Amino acid sequence: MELVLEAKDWIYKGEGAVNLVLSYTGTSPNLMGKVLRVQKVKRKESEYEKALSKHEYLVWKETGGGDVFLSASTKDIANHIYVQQVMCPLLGSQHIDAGVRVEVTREFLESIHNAVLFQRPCWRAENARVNTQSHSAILMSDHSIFPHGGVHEQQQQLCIAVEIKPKCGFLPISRFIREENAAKKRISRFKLHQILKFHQRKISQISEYDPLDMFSASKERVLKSVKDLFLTPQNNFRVFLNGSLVFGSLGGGAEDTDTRIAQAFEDTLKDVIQADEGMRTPNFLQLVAEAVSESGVMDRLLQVQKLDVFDVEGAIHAYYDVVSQPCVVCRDLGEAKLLNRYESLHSLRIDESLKIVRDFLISATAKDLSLMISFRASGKGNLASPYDVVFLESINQSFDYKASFIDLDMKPLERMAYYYKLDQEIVGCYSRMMETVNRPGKSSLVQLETTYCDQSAAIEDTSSA
Ligand SMILES: O=P(O)(O)O[C@@H]1[C@@H](OP(=O)(O)O)[C@H](OP(=O)(O)O)[C@H](O)[C@H](OP(=O)(O)O)[C@H]1OP(=O)(O)O
Ligand SMILES: Nc1ncnc2c1ncn2[C@@H]1O[C@H](COP(=O)(O)OP(=O)(O)OP(=O)(O)O)[C@@H](O)[C@H]1O
Ligand SMILES: [Zn+2]
Repeated sequence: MELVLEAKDWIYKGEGAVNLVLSYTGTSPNLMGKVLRVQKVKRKESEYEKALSKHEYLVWKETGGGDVFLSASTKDIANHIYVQQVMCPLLGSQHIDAGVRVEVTREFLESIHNAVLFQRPCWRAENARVNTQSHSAILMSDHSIFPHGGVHEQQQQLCIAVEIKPKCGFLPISRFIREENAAKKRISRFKLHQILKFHQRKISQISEYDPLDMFSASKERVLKSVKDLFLTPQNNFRVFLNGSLVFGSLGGGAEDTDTRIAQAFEDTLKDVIQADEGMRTPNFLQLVAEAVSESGVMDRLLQVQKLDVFDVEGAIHAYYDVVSQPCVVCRDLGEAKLLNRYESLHSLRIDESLKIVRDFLISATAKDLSLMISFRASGKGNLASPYDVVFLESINQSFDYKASFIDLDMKPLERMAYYYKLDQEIVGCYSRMMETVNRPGKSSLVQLETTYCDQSAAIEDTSSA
């Protein structure tokens, strides 16, 4: 069936670093309840990579059964195959809609580019624009509305959905992590990265959110993590009511939650959560935590993230062997005892190196994806519901819910070098900060490692050190 897409029917829904997402507002039954994910291109990139590189093909050809990537003439096609054949089996097809690739014209993309420009966060628009050279986009279910919730159904029944970008939920234990980087084994990557982002003024406050709580399987800690996300949503937490954003930021990082934002959200929940004023938000956050815990999705996601067994400090050596280049990391390390340690990686067979890199990249997808959970009030004792149900005892309300993963894109192989550099920058920033706070005369700040209190003073010190 040929789909004719008209730009006037699509409105801005959000965006990440590489894709811009639109929701459908027209009346075609085939498109209602769908979003369109169109690719962006970085303004600085002179040419857009059209197909998998020779080395990328080597990495992925062993996956998916048969040589499915051989037929992928473009990166879009390879990416779609990756979602279907690699990520779906790992994360569970019930939680993934890989969507369908639909053809788009240059005129359509140009109209979209112009129509949404002023709704996009400025920094996103400066970094990248809609890729008008692209020939296809992905049409998929809108996970911010309840499945099969057509316009009429939505009008009758409210749907509330959360989007959580949980990030990496485990501490690495790889023996390839150098001693001076041991903080990585004690503090989550998200927490460490917060310090660098704060130092670089990308965020105004360090979040209390810790993915280790979200992935902990302890109901109390999961609830704590959801509350922390609510207070500092950044680009990790959003809420949609009937598909429209009601909390968090469209397309980027949100400001910290102040009393005004919190009150507006409390008001928004009036028709969804049957609780007294002031108690709706706590009950809603409880609902989210219960669904996260009961669905088991985080556990499944964690297993995929844990495919990264070597950490980037190990995988980077396998990468240089895969791309047949001299290892830049070994060249720069210079110390004999370290070189011996990494020699074991450089002595692996090529299929073993390919597997290390492949697993690392799959894990990178799993560390960056988002989870959307949509809820609708379920009828009392509705045993026939095909959806999972969560019952909130405190307000005596039941909700059907559905959990879906979004943003399952393949990470480019050549990004491995950047991953290593960023990792060293993150842990380096933390180490410099700790040196500063542990310096004699700064003893009042020593507790910062565990509490992050007085963080701003300490980081200011680091930057001027
Ligand atoms: O490296 P990270 O952990 O900062 O993750 C990047 C994300 O940053 P953040 O979650 O804000 O820290 C980053 O998110 P933002 O652009 O900051 O919203 C992207 O998701 C990026 O992936 P890609 O360029 O879309 O393939 C992400 O890059 P990958 O590491 O997933 O390649
Ligand atoms: N299927 C969907 N249903 C509803 N909303 C969606 C869907 N897919 C994406 N979105 C919205 O669009 C936003 C951007 O989409 P997405 O995360 O796929 O972009 P990206 O550029 O790949 O992100 P990233 O920077 O994390 O790589 C999401 O944060 C979400 O709010
Ligand atoms: Zn090496």
